Amino acid sequence: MNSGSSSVKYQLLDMRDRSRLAVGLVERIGEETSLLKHTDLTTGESREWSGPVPGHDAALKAVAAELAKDGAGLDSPELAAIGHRVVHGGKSFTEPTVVDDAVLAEIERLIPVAPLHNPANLTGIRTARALRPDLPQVAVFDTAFHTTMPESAARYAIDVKTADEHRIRRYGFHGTSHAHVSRATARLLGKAPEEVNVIVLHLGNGASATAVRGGRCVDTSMGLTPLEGLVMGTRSGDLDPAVIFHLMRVGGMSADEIDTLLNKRSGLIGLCGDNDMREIRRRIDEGDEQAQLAFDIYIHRLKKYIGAYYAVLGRVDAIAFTAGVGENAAAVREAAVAGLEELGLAVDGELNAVRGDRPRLISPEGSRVAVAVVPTDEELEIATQTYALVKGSQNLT
Ligand SMILES: Nc1ncnc2c1ncn2[C@@H]1O[C@H](COP(=O)(O)OP(=O)(O)O)[C@@H](O)[C@H]1O
Ligand SMILES: CC(=O)OP(=O)(O)O
Ligand SMILES: [Mg+2]
Repeated sequence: MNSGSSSVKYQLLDMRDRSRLAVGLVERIGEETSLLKHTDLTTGESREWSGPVPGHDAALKAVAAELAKDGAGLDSPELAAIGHRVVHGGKSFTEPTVVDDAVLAEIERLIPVAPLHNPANLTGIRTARALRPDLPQVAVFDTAFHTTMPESAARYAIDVKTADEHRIRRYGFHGTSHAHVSRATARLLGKAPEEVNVIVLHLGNGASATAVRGGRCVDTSMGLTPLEGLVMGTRSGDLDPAVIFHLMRVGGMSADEIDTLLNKRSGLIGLCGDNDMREIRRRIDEGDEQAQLAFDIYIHRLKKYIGAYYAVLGRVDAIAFTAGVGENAAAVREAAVAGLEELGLAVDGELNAVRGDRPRLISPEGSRVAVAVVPTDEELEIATQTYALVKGSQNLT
């Protein structure tokens, strides 16, 4: 289960061969009309449904009902465990963890540093637990992959005592995706993860960049919360922290109002009124200047992080684009590396235009740095980590 701020993505997997039995998505949770898409991969049958899904509890129950129609409901005796994405694990969780009341309480304590995500993750776990109290529910944390960052990257340059007292540091997010994609990129190059340095650009609605050296994260763009770093669908990413004091003192805004402004009304939607890259590209094709400027700001920030992580890593073997924008928006990939030939970076127009759901290279043959499109699979990564944790206790093969 991958509960996002306004969506739930899910997969049912047979972990003996990691095959997918069912996949689906509930989108626009909490809006007037939500959309559910479910595919039973054993028969190829797909179903779509739209109507109100007021919260993540209702979403999870709708997912359970769809699975039941396939004869694979949550009551199935073959179900071994449910793995859940949890965005913020703070300092407490560095490994996948079987959920009990104390774990839930800790995830709840972390809500202030992941206000869009941890509440949804908690509701998902609680609902699944109520439906199947006998099953292990496993929390897999977005933050876990980033715990290998050195202190020089993880610490902010603020008073150490204050930082420690309030546990203020860079945690980083999208970790299951960065882990999956950095390994898949090494495989695409025919190398072991230990042998390669990769910059992973996870560009979805939320977006983050990671510098991965030999399979371990050494820096990432998101920080204490998923607000820092790249320009996102609705989040500002980096800005001068003094903007916040200015808006409080001069703009008369409250902390909560600024929180909402920066998390929900900034980024692409704040800049041009749209957060969907498809719509922004359509508007640019029609000559819309506001959409063009939003796109340019998005690309400028992305390029800065590519340069920064190039410097952090010293040697870069590959840059991997992933998630909704990274996997689909050829224009973003082309613009992000344009002009970086001196760094060994280039994109081949024809290869970049190819669509597909397999990892693929888009750099010209013989490039010093491979540029790749590597589809992410957070659900498979969550299932793999969940399976590794529970199989010993359940005598599974
Ligand atoms: N064909 C496409 N072309 C360009 N952008 C796309 C395309 N499909 C999806 N996207 C972008 O991907 C975003 C969703 O990415 P996704 O990784 O699913 O995000 P999240 O997990 O944060 O909801 C959309 O908001 C849209 O901007
Ligand atoms: C952590 C985060 O930003 O997640 P998402 O991209 O799903 O919003
Ligand atoms: Mg996502």
